[in-house]
Amino acid sequence: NFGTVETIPEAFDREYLSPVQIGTPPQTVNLNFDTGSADLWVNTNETPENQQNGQVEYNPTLSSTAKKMEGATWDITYGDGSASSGIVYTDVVSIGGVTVQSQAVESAQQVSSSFQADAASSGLLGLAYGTINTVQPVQQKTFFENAMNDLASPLFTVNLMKQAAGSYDFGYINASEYTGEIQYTPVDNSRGFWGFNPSGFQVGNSSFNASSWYAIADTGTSLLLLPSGMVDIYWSAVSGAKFDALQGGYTFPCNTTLPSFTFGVEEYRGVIPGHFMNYAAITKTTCFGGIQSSDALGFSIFGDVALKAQFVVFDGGDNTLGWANK
Ligand SMILES: N#Cc1c(N)n[nH]c1N1CCCC1
Repeated sequence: NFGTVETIPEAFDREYLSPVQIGTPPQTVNLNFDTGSADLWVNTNETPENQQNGQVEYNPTLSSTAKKMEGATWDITYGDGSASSGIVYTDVVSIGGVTVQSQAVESAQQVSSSFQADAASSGLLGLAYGTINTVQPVQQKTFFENAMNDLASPLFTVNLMKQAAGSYDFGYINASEYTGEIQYTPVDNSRGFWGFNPSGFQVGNSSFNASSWYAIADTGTSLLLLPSGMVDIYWSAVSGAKFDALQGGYTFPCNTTLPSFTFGVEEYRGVIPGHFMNYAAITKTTCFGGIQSSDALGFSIFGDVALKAQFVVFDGGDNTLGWANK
C-alpha cells in the first residue's frame, strides 16, 4: 500500500509538523518527522502538567489497542541539547493511510524546556535507522521500518516547502513533486543516519568547487550546517555579513540580496535560492543566516534550509538517497 500526509511549517520553517493517528479509536497528534533520529515519542497523560504548554496528548488508557511494553524505557538527547524520556507502549499508528498494527509509541514522562515551549508539537516521529533508537532493553523499529515491507516501494519521499504545506509520501514517488531527473546516491548508514557524500558546492553563479565530505539529510534540523571553509566563502559574498559570536553565527543586513547556494551530489546540482538563506530577523535590520558552520558538530547537516528546495527520496530498499530540484 502507499500513502501521503501533509507537513506544515512552523515559524521560520524551523520545524514541520504532520498529523499522525495513534490508537483505537484513532487519536490525532501533530508530530515533528525527523530523519535525524529514530524514536517515536509523544506527550501523553503521563507527561507532567508543568512540562506542557497546551500540547495535544495521546492517552493510551483511551485506546483499546494500546499495550504497555513492560520494563521498557527510553531516553534521548538531541544535538541541540534538548532531551526527553519515559516509558513505552505499542499501539496502532497510521500516517496518510499507511498503518502499522504494533508500533512502539514512547510516552514522555520528562521533556526539556524547548519541547515544553513548543505548544504546536506533540512530539517526534523518527525516520532515521532503528539502530539509533533509544528504547531499552529491546531496541525498537521506526514507523517506516515497520511499514516498509508492506509498501508498494520500500521508500518515503520528503517534499518540504518554504512557508507552505508540503508532504511526506510513503511507498511511491509522485512525479508531480519534482522537475528533471532524480539523482540517486549511496547512503552511509553506519551512524544510523541517512548519510551521503556531497560532491562540492557553488556560491551564486561563481565556479563549482569540487569537494567530497560526509553529510546527513536531516528534516529535524532547521539550518544547513556545513564545514566552516564553505560557510566563510558563502558569507564573504554577502556585503555586511559578519560572524557574530553573541548570536552564534553569521548575520547580515536584512535588505541584502543573497546569492544562491548550489550543492553537488555526484554529477547532480541541487540549487537553493538565495532568499532561503535568510533564516530569521534578529532585529529590524539584522538577519540570521540559514547557512552556518557544522565544525562544532563534527559532521554536516542538510537540514530544512536545504531540504525545502529539494525533493528527496529516502530509499530503505537499496539504502540510497534520491535528490531532485522542484
Ligand atoms: N539538535 C538536533 C536535532 C537533529 N540533528 N535532528 N533532530 C533534532 N532535533 C529534533 C527535536 C529537537 C532537535
